[in-house]
Amino acid sequence: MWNTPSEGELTPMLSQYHHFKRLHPDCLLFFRLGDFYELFYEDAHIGSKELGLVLTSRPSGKGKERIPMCGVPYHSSTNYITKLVSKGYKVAICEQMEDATQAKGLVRREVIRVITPGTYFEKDLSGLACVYVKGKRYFCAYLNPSTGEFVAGSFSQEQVYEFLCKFSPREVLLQRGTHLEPEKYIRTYKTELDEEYFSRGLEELIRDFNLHSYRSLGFETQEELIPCGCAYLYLKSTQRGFTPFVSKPKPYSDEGYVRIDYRARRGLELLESYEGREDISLFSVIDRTLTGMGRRRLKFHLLHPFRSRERILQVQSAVEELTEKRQALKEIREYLKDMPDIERLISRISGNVATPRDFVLLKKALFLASRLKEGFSGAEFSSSLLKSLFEDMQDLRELAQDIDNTLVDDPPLHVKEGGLIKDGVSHELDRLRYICQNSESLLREYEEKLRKETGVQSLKIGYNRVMGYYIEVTKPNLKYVPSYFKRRQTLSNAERFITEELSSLEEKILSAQARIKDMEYEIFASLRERVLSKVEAIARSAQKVGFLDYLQSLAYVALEKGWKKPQITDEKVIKIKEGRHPLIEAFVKDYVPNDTSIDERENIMIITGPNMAGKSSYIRQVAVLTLLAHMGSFIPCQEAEIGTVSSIHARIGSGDILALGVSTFMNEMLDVASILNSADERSLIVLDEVGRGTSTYDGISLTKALVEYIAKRVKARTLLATHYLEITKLEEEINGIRNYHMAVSREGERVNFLYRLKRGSAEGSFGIEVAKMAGLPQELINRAKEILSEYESMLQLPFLERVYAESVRIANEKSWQEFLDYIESIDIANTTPLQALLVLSQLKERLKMLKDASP
Ligand SMILES: Nc1ncnc2c1ncn2[C@@H]1O[C@H](COP(=O)(O)OP(=O)(O)OP(=O)(O)O)[C@@H](O)[C@H]1O
Repeated sequence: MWNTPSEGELTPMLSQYHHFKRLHPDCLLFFRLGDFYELFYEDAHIGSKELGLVLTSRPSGKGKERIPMCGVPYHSSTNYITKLVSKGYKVAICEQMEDATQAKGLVRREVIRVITPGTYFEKDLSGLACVYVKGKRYFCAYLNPSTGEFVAGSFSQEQVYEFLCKFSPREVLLQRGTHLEPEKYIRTYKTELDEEYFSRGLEELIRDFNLHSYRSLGFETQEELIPCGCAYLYLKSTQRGFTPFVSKPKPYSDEGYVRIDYRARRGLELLESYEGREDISLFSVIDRTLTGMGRRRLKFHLLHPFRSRERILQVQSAVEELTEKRQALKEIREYLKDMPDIERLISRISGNVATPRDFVLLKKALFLASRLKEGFSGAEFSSSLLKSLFEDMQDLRELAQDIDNTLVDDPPLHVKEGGLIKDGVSHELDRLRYICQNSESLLREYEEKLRKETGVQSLKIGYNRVMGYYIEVTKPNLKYVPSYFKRRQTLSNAERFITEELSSLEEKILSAQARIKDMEYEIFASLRERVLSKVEAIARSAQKVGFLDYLQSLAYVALEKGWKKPQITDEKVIKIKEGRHPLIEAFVKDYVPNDTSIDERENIMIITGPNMAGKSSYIRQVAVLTLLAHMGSFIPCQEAEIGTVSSIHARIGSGDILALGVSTFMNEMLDVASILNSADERSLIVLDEVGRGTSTYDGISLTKALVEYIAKRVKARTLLATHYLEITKLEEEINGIRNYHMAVSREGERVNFLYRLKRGSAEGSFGIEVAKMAGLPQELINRAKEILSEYESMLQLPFLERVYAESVRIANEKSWQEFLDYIESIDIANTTPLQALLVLSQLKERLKMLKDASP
């Protein structure tokens, strides 16, 4: 940290710098100096390191030390700011508030905006969330300033992580001291705020949105509004006056959606790969959207697939119809291809950062949307969803026409540059423009008049910024100059004059130019107001366009890849013929398709097989295809019947990478515990090699107990990939469990992977053979084989039998104890004869079950 030098020692400019830096200690202060934003002291070191800028220095005062500084040009500052903010820094923009040439003394400066990762709405970095903790409840809001989305709810700690992972905000606001670590799961930055900030936020939210009661917004408690207020105030105070468009906060509900737990999001690589690459993700494989709105919608439904069969079928039939009506699909794509991102434009316009070109883009978008509506409203769609989408699109042609009538087609980038308003919009503006355009001929006329009057043919009228307009006469002709010419400047071979007539002409021309700029700005501002008054209707249209883009993207990808429509049922089944994993298939030559058969009677698949045999690819495939089917999408298979699920949980090995600070095994157990707590009978669970983080026998015992627990208590559809062949014994012990393995063939010492799923358990794990294929030294491989055969003969089998016998004994003991407790709890005095008979028959039934289970 740098020390603040005493005021007296600093130059006035640096003392002004310190003033602003004190107000924004957690920000990098971009201090405007002429055409540059300069960074000083420690900020300069950070700027130089992060942006590769050259570090220089300047004196801090008379005879004082030099201080480090570096700068970025004002005109290209956006890229630098984006880079810093993406890395989690906050940037305060300290602007010059007056023209340096006009300023008396030190130029007046002000911080006009603070840009933070969550509030940088021009770049869609995914917005900000705020968590307010009270007791055991977590009240959490998410606000996206790029799109205006604003939702909130009340959660448990587990759910709050899920909420945060779903929205992936780039910044999370917390009460000071709150222990929450979303950065372990998503790329985000935390900002801690005082309690007082939260209460102030709530007041501002209630006032600005004119909220009468939290109930009117559909919330159940006032606390749910507290994080909304805080997020809103944070956005507002960083933007200094111009808050981007934010809709009223709505209660977050995942009621209509399948719950995708945050481990599944990572483990199934929905939005990015384990390594954080967005281009290797399920999203990248299925994304055929053409607009920003559609892209966001697709991401949303990857994390929020539809829950109810009716809704899935509604979406699916719209997708199917688009795959059948290829001409309509082609035309819709033509419209969408050129569609600007309406949601982003609205947010720029409300945030007052929109340029005139943004308005021209909005015009284009509104015209396109109304043509889309016009073109397809009457079309013969049988899908009710498609019909209603086109019907509900707003016709905002009038507003588009208004923009078209007002702004030129190719306006300048900045409002202040002028030249953005069309002729004919205002008489006064046209008149002033006429004066300006004719100024040249008025001046030439006057010049000609003076030449005639003086007889000096070389007399000319010129202009410079210091003097304005002047008359220049060469020295030999000075004798012809009339007395009313006023001398202003003497040059080596000529003199310059002005006249009253020239001054008044100048006044007219210059004031017309200034007035034109003012008037253009006024007209532009009033257009902005007219657009803002329609902002909600525009946002509604944007939503419909986004959803249409979502549907066409699913249809397009289905046609492109030859995917098939899955049958959707409410039975607890997942039956897939020749299913393929859409992401792995894109990277693997000759992907081998596999079948899946899960139903109420056989709901647990245990998949064994050597390393690299394709176990985890297979279980992920089943989860991904189930998820896609719930989005209303077609899926890569020959045919499929997918029974609706309530949630998808996936525990896939590499999920640990981000979760630092907790041991791999502990982390795995925490994940399993939370899956068991939140899954239900309608869930789909996929588990990859659980228990591998501890000793083999602990791992086997835990995995076995886990499968038993799922089979008896949770009853969810489950796929478990494991190396522990011992687990496969469960098939004989518990109903509903079926063993499968990924087949391999052996040629001498070599193992060939067939990637084919077969019934029954694998023959062995071939770990050593795989290690050999990976290039481990032969000597090491030979030694490993020796050790393995020692273990196999001496230890493993007897031990395993002991493990089983012990686990069965414990389970039996527990059941007998429960049985005895039950008998003891019978209150004979208060039991009617009829009840006694019932109790007796229950006792007999239990006794029979216990006997059957005993070894
Ligand atoms: N169905 C398939 N068709 C073709 N190649 C496949 C198939 N499934 C998997 N593979 C290939 O095999 C590789 C290993 O697959 P996967 O990671 O699923 O194996 P695994 O059995 O889970 O291995 P480990 O036990 O070591 O984790 C994949 O990266 C992919 O290249």
